[in-house]
Amino acid sequence: MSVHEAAAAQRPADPAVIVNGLRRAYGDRTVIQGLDLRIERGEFVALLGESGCGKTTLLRALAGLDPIQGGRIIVPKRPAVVFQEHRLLPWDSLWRNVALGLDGPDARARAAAALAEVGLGDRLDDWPRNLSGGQAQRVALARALVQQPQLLLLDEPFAALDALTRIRMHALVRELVATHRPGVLLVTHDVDEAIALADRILVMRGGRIAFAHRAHRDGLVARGDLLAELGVLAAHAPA
Ligand SMILES: Nc1ncnc2c1ncn2[C@@H]1O[C@H](COP(=O)(O)OP(=O)(O)OP(=O)(O)O)[C@@H](O)[C@H]1O
Repeated sequence: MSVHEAAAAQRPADPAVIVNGLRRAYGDRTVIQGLDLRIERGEFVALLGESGCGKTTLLRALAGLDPIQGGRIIVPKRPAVVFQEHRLLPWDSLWRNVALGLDGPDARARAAAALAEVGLGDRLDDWPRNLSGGQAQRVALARALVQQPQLLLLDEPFAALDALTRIRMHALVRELVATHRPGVLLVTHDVDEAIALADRILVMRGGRIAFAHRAHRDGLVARGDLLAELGVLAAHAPA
């Protein structure tokens, strides 16, 4: 048993999501078939796979945004989602965007605390149009975390950001996840992002999870395995 497996075995079971035998089809075209997945609270899972393999389809099903055609998805609480585009409402101030869906007299205070956590505590009454791409994604993260989700779904939230901003966002997300301890599923095309952030990296193929890798912090072994698994190494190998 590896060190990682031993740690996993000792961890009390506290699932953020359990998926059994999931099937998702668009009309007669089946995209996900017989998919099983379990993510614990506090666990950061990245999902890779070639374009069109069904990553976003899976994420949307987990979020409850789309119907499923078979199997079960068990979530203790409604998941929160951050998409590639921030999806802020342009006519609402930043705190109102974050407080969307919160009830009660403390909604502004809770939104303010969430914005402070992402480094925008001084911008409560500002507007989405005044934000950079990275700042807008920070607000989107605050809006997700203010719901205190047990499962946080991230659909390529950093893909449109420049490299430096992306690295800063990685650090922020790692910190937020360590504090709030939701289970996280990050859909990404970026192998290095997956290695930098995830405890466990999954590769999706043929409508299910084809390969799971527990991340090593040294990165090198995981990177080679992952690239081979994604077919990139074979494609680039000399003839
Ligand atoms: N609303 C839809 N109606 C019909 N087919 C769809 C719909 N959404 C996605 N698909 C199809 O389902 C398959 C999986 O799409 P999905 O967007 O989940 O892939 P992905 O792995 O997230 O791709 P990418 O990495 O390019 O974002 C694709 O073949 C796509 O064409």
